[in-house]
Amino acid sequence: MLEKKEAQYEKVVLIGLITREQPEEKLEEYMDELQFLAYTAGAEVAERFTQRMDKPDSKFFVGSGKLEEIALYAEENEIDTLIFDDELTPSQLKNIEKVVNRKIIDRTQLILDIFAQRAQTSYARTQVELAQYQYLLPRLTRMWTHLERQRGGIGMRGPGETEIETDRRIIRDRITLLKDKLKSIDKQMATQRKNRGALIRVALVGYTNVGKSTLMNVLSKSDVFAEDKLFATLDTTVRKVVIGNLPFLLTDTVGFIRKLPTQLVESFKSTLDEVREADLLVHVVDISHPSFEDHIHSVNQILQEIESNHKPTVLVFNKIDKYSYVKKDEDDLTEVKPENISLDEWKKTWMAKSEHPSIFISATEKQNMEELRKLVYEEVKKLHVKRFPYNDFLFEYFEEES
Ligand SMILES: Nc1nc2c(ncn2[C@@H]2O[C@H](COP(=O)(O)OP(=O)(O)OP(=O)(O)O)[C@@H](O)[C@H]2O)c(=O)[nH]1
Ligand SMILES: [Mg+2]
Repeated sequence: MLEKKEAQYEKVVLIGLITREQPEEKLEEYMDELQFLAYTAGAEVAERFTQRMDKPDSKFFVGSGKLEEIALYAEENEIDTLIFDDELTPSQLKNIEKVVNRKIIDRTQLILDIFAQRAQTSYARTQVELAQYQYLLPRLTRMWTHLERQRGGIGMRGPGETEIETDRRIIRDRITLLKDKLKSIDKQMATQRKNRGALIRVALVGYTNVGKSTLMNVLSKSDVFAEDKLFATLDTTVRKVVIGNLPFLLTDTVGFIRKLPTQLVESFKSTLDEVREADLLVHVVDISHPSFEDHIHSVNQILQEIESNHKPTVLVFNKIDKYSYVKKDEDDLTEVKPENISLDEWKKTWMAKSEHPSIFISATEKQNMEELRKLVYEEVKKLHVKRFPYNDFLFEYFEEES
């Protein structure tokens, strides 16, 4: 399942729906993100197709006329793959495949595929493989009932069906095996975490591609893989960092994303354990992204899912160097967009409305890094004092040379 893709780019089209819950601007954003995901996976997007509908068509996801249009386009432009923005049901998948003779994938599969390409350690590979099989299993099952229905009651123990049944058994066995393997690695990792001793643990969390690894590198002066693609980091990296005279552990974690496949949340449990067991969260935000507030919301939602939303947190607004402010004319009465708000205004609003201390920085341009160090130092110190009340630590802050 974990085949690496060749460097050659696949030609793809993206397909999404404008619905009541997903108005046009929202879809635009999702499609931008889907395009970035596709690019990360090694695809080139030739065209986007969107359609306004009350809800996804149960048979084809889009209307049958739209699908014909897409099929024709795919034919004429030698498109390899159709990528749907939402998860397709097994029967939609089957029906679409009958009309369009192309590879059909959905957002979940795309994310799983990127994870598969990026997984480095046997741990990450095991997690991804498990998630992939879990995604596949119900699809095989439905295909099986579908065949069963098609053949009718009598004489239905045909070879095709037995094959699928065997496949299902093999996949189930494989899932059990992978789960066992993960359990034993989880145990090992829990022991490792315990052996790290009593140091305060700080975890970098945030939406994908916001600059967590870059910040990790700057703070720990180490060399963690950072790249302008999604999910550059799959394995957690832990470094011991000393600010002033105060040592603590800093963890870089996998980035979060909207519509994160549930299979992945489950199988990345241990990666997320790092977050769950952290004493302090450094929530990194890419302020140059137009939907950064949505990103904050999605991250908070996932934090809530793993019961980590009440931890002490520092909000770090990164990439201020890239932030572009578009001043509106005074007589311009159109709706205010995020880009019409100046950085200073953002600072004021976020510092006033957030329950957490927040700071605005640029990790690549090293702007405000000293303030960030101080802020993290103060927060770690608070936790340290709580944990070691009798420790006569010399809490003098020493400016670091950089
Ligand atoms: N302009 C600008 N770019 C930045 C800054 N910080 C990080 N980047 C860039 O943003 C991209 C993503 O950075 P990463 O550090 O890989 O982001 P990440 O949050 O670790 O991403 P994932 O591991 O994929 O979740 C890279 O191209 C970085 O060079 C910044 O302060 N300003
Ligand atoms: Mg990273």
